[in-house]
Amino acid sequence: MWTSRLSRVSRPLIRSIATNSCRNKAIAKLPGIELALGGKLSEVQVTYEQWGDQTLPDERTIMIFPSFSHSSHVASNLDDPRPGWWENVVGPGKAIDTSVFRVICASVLGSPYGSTSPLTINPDTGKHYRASFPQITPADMATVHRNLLDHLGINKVHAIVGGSMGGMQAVQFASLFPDRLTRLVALSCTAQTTPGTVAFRRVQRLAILSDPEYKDGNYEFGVGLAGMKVARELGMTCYRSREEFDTRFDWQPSGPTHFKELTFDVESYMDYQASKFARIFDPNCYLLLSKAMDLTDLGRGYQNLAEGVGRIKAETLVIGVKQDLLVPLTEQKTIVDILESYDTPATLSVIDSKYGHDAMFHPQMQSIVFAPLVSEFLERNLDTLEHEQQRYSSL
Ligand SMILES: N[C@@H](CCO)C(=O)O
Repeated sequence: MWTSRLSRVSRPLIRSIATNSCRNKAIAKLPGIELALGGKLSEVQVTYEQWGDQTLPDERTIMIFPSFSHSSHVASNLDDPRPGWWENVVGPGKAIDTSVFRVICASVLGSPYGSTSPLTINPDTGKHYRASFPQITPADMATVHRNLLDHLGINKVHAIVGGSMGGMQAVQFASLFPDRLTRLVALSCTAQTTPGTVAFRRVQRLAILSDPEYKDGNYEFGVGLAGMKVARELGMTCYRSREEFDTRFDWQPSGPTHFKELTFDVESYMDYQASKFARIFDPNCYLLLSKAMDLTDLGRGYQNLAEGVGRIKAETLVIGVKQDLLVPLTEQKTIVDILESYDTPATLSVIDSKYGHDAMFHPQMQSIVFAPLVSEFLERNLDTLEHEQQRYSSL
């Protein structure tokens, strides 16, 4: 089994620190924000989770930003022992080592997991925001993450890490608040969404908007809309690759010989996964976040994209997947090219994986491919770490 470099160094000495845990889950009431596209949210709250020793200093803190459909639950913890969405990357002795680092992950603004979103009561009207929620962008999400750091009294973290929509927030955070982080890890993301990606997401949104049960956003909460299921199925076709579908499923269909009932394996799989998703993910949140990703643009407010990306000062690792249909590798390369033109240390790691855009979430890919890359980058040149481990172990 793979172990990080640090796991071979004094690991037992610091194990005791990780058990010195306060509560893992909490809610923070944060200041309201002015939104990048205009308008404001007068009140903002976030739900967040923490792992590791909460008394570790800023330079030993890592913040992880969730992707589109993920909550703050990046890994299991005492408050919530269910496996998280990056369970094989985050934890004691893992790539993002919670025996060494304090790790924080907050549910994203606009997502249906307890942070301010269309599911929240609008303080101005006393009613749920629903479809009236103002359009946000990854810049607004990044501002809320910064406000959470302020709330926690953390100035400059060791690293910000995010994949897919988490990566869009991460690069945006690093551009808006360059002095608040030392390292940046951005996976399968973009600094400026391109029309080809908007096209994929448009048809997903249309599936929801054209469902009569959507009712302009006034649907009954908790009832899975058929349109949501179609949206997720459409999403799945670009989160994976042809190669995965073709190697994973039998071709032979089964069932009565009628177009409504004759079913291929791949159809049963998509039906099951998307039905599950449609029951738990709120449609207005889906529409809001989907459009927010399309609005990713680090050039907004600057002369051009390069100027916005060039504001990033953190040493950067960008990881992209060759087979990514949704956010092509060229967009990760653009980030690195711009950073290099500004003499900011940046590396592009290219992964070859039939799991495409979602490769970073695949359990085996997490352990075998992403964990070593992320760990090596986060721990590189931390010369004083062993010394500091001794210091913290004696607390
Ligand atoms: N499949 C991932 C990435 C989507 O952009 C998610 O649902 O969060």
